[in-house]
Amino acid sequence: SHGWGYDPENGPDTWSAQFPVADGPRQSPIDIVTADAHYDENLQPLEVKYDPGSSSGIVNNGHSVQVDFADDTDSSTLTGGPISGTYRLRQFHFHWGASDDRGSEHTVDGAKFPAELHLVHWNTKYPNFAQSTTQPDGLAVIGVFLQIGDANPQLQKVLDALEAIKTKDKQIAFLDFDPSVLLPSSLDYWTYDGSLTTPPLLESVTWIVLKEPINVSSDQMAMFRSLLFTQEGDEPSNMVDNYRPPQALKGRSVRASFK
Ligand SMILES: NS(=O)(=O)c1ccc(C(=O)NCc2ccc(F)cc2F)cc1
Repeated sequence: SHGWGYDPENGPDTWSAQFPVADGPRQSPIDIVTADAHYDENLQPLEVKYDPGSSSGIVNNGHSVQVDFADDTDSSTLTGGPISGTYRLRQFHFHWGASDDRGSEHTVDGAKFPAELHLVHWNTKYPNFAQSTTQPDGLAVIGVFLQIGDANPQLQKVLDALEAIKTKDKQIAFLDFDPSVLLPSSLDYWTYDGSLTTPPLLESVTWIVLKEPINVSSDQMAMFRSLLFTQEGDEPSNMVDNYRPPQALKGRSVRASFK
C-alpha cells in the first residue's frame, strides 16, 4: 500500500511530504469566486480542433479512467483562448465523488459538482509531453463540470468501456472517439495559472474552466463508481472521491472570457 492516492493514509493532505510543490504558489484546483473573476476583453475564443482518428485507448490508471490520444502530429489541437501557440491533445480523464454531492476538483462560489472532465494538452514549442510538464507554459487543461440531469448519450461510449477496465492497469483500444462531443454548447471560460491536480503537482498548467456544465445522469455516475483503484486479485477499493480539494489562491487572478 505505497504510492499516492486518495485514502486518508496517502491522500491529498499527505502529498506534500513527497511532493513539496504541493504547498507552492500556483496549485490547483481552486474555488472560482465568480465576483472576483475579471472579464478580460483581450482573451480570444477557444479553438478546439479534435480528430477522432487520434483516439487510441482507454485505461484504468489506478487514479482515474483516461482516454489517450496519439500526439505525434497536430491532429488534435487547442489554440486561441488564453494561450499562444499550438497545444496538442494528449488525454482526457475524470474526477468524481462517492455520491452526487461532491467529486469536482474546481468549485464555483464554493459549489461542488458530481464530477469534472479534464482535457489535457501540451505546448508544441516543447519536444514532448513530459518536457512540457516541467515548463510554466507547458500544459493547457480544459475543465468541464458534470451536473446531474438527463443521461448524456455522448458519455455513454466511454461508460460502456468501463466494465472491460474495472481494475488498475487494465486498458483496451478506444478508437474513433471525438472528445468535442463532450463539450458544452458555450465555450465561455475562466482561466488562471495553476498546476497538475495530482502528483507530481507540477506548476505548468494554464487552466481553462468552462462555465457551462454538461449533463450526466445519476445512473451514469454510478458507472464511474464501479471502477476500482485496485488491481485484479487485490482487496477491492472502489474508485470514488478521486479529487483534490481547492487550494489557496496565493494572490493569483482568475480571468473571465465573458461578461
Ligand atoms: N488532473 S490534471 O488534469 O491536473 C493532470 C493531468 C495530467 C497528469 C499527468 O500526466 N501525470 C503523469 C505524468 C506523466 C509524465 C510526466 F512527465 C509528468 C506527469 F505528471 C496529471 C494530472
